Amino acid sequence: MTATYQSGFGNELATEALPGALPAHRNSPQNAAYGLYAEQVSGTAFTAPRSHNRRSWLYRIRPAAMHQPFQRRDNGRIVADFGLVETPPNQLRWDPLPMPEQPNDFIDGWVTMAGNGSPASQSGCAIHLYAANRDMAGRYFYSADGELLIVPQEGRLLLRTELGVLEIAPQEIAVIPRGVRFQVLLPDGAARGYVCENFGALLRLPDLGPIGSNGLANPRDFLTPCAHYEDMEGDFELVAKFCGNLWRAAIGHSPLDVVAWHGNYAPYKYDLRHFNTIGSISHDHPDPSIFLVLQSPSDTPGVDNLDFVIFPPRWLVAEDTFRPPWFHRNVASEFMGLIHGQYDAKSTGFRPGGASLHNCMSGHGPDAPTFEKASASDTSVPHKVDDTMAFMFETRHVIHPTAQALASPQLQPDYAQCWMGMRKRFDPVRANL
Ligand SMILES: O=C(O)Cc1cc(O)ccc1O
Ligand SMILES: [Fe+2]
Repeated sequence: MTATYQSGFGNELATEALPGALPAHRNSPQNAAYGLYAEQVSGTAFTAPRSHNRRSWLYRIRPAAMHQPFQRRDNGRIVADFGLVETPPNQLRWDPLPMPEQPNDFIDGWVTMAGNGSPASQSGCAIHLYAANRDMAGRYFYSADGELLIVPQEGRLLLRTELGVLEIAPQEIAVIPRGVRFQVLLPDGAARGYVCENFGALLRLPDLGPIGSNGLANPRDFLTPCAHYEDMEGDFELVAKFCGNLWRAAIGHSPLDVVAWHGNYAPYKYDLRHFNTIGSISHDHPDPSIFLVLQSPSDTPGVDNLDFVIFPPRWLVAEDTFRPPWFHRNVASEFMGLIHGQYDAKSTGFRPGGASLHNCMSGHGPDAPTFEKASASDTSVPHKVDDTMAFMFETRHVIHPTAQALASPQLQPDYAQCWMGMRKRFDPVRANL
């Protein structure tokens, strides 16, 4: 199955898998073409400002309402409530999740690591890891709780959604809107990565301010699938994540039966390697907001519910500058992951597929060897940070690790020791100017 795409971010798109399936100049004709059902799915309030208003019209074989009642099923390792255990101010780091020993599909494979807020408050996010080794078979899923920002670290994902098919590989991301039903196949047999479930305002491209009209993630590099449908009957299962819990319903057909759609509420993918990285060409390491890919704004201007930030390959040229990330404490909280290579603030221990958490005001920064190296390096010559891709989910709210994340065998007990070897450099008689 080859995925075909249309480009642009948040565009009004129109796509049909059969000619004439989209009604012209109207949304709900008395009878839609080919005997299809017309159905609207809205992702923002009806009265949201036009610039932020998101909805799509779907023309489908059967309406989304057509399934048996939902019944509760176990949540596996998905956690709904955050802050049930005390949140330590410690710097935390985890090794990668091992691949499952039992057959696990994409949904079985979620492990909630941390989060804040709730779907009910329409604010906050849940951060899950996934490790899967089996296709979702006869099973479809959606989250009513938030849009899903999927960040693969190992193995491709074939995301078969109501609105079309997306394929993503490590160093690409996808966003599946709240409510959109999908199924995940694993072309490489196994897959591992990160999912951030955003309970707040939909992710959008940030304003660019003085950067100008181009830069960072450019809109045309975002890809949304063309319509693709399957007309299939059988004993299938629809799994919903609703108010933090998993529910299952029997469904007698594939819900991936949308023959045509138009609108601006749709899944999309983005290749992080297309990011136009901007940095200092004089002195000083900039704030990481310069690496912002997508943001979920809150009601307070400039204070985001969720930022998705990446640390891609880049040239470091700043002179007389400590070039790696500096030591810092932030009001925002930071959950980081590593997709590929090595992160420039950590010499060891932060592994691809691993994760770290630095909460509000917890001190962190380069580890001791990185500090020593960067303090002695020749900054009159450029240096390329290459072959790397780290990212950060940064939020205004404290990120509460779940009980299972704190008890996880992957938690590194000695992480904070990476700063304990910092030697005392202070010498009151040598200014070193
Ligand atoms: O490594 C981190 O902690 C992320 C980070 C990177 C950076 O360049 C500046 C600040 C920051 O929080
Ligand atoms: Fe940080």
